Amino acid sequence: MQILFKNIKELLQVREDKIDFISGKEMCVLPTLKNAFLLVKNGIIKDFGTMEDCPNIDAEIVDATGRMILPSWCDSHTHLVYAGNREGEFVDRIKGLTYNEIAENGGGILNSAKKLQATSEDELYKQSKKRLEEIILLGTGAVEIKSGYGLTKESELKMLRVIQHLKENYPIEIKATFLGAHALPKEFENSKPEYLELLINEVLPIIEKENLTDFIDVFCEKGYFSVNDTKLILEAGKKYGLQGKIHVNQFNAIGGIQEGIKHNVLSVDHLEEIRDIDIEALKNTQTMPVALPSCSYFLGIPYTPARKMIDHGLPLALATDYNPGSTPSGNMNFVVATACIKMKMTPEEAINAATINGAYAMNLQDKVGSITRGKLANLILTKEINSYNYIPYSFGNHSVDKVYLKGKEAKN
Ligand SMILES: N=CN[C@@H](CCC(=O)O)C(=O)O
Ligand SMILES: [Zn+2]
Repeated sequence: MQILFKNIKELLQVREDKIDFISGKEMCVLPTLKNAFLLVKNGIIKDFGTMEDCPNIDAEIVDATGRMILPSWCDSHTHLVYAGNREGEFVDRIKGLTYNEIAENGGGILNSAKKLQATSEDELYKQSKKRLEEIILLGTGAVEIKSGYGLTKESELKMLRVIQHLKENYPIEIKATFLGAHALPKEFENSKPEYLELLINEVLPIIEKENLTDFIDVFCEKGYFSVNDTKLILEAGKKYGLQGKIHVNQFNAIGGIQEGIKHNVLSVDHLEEIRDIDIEALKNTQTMPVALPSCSYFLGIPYTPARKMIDHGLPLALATDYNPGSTPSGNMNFVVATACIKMKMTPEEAINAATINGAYAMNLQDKVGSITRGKLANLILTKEINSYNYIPYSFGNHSVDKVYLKGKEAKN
């Protein structure tokens, strides 16, 4: 099965060679080809070039006149498997309570855990697949999904099995992350070590046996899990071959970044509160910093200082953080726009951060994130637009016309 996209106004994120990620000044370059063709065979990018070299072959033809093609978004941080919603807390925040005050009053992550524990695996799958289908149509072609609203052995495994079923049933690339250390359940209020033991000695062995997880995560934050707890979780993950991707520096900078780097974590995510020593620590590492601007938008907390980080030579990835508490949105188009508008990233930087660097933050850089021969044909075909700057410019809207996963058009 071959598809030939012809007359593409501009083909974005064209990389002849596979690369891992890009950093600093390199991020403001977005390689493109104008008036291009793109050939897809059996779901894989076979060839591309300018229209002068367009092959004359037997293939399904898509005329992309006036429109652009880019690799689909790579969303490396979500919690999109959850039960119910938390719009009540949303109203409480409007009336003046903070995210942390709500959590202290029994809301927050524990509220979502209560709902999820009372929801069957089938029902959880039904609620979650709707969100997955929604983000696919918004242009996401690779996504990471975390557990962390179960907080008991049974419910954490229930979440991970739901993620497993989504992986089996949808053509989008999915990576699963075990986030048992997301919040301390009430029953363990005075016995945190026992909860960590449960995660490490009882849940992790089953996860390994059933091959349910790709990464391990922990919410390293005051009132949640300390730097030392983070160390224990990352060490335990390593024993099971799981690399870390951690929540750090959302509300307080307590040294989680440095601990993560010691354990060679794949990504450090959030980073709304970041000190100069944290930026220094991230230099020349293989750890991807990940910003979640929709979370800052929704909670009214500071944005990750992307400009400063990139100007210091760091790489950066952008992701949604799709979850019921801090970010009830999985729209990567909004993330890219907000990164430009609020974090002063250029459109080139934001698109790089939401494609190739996002792919790296899921260890998927060999499969997605750029227009490269041999990668999956996970693509966004835009509406008619004048320039790619229009993609972040038209915030709150989106420029996605069609989405292709493994070369097949994704439909409602
Ligand atoms: N900060 C920790 N976890 C989620 C929010 C969890 C929730 O409020 O349900 C986040 O990444 O923002
Ligand atoms: Zn998160």
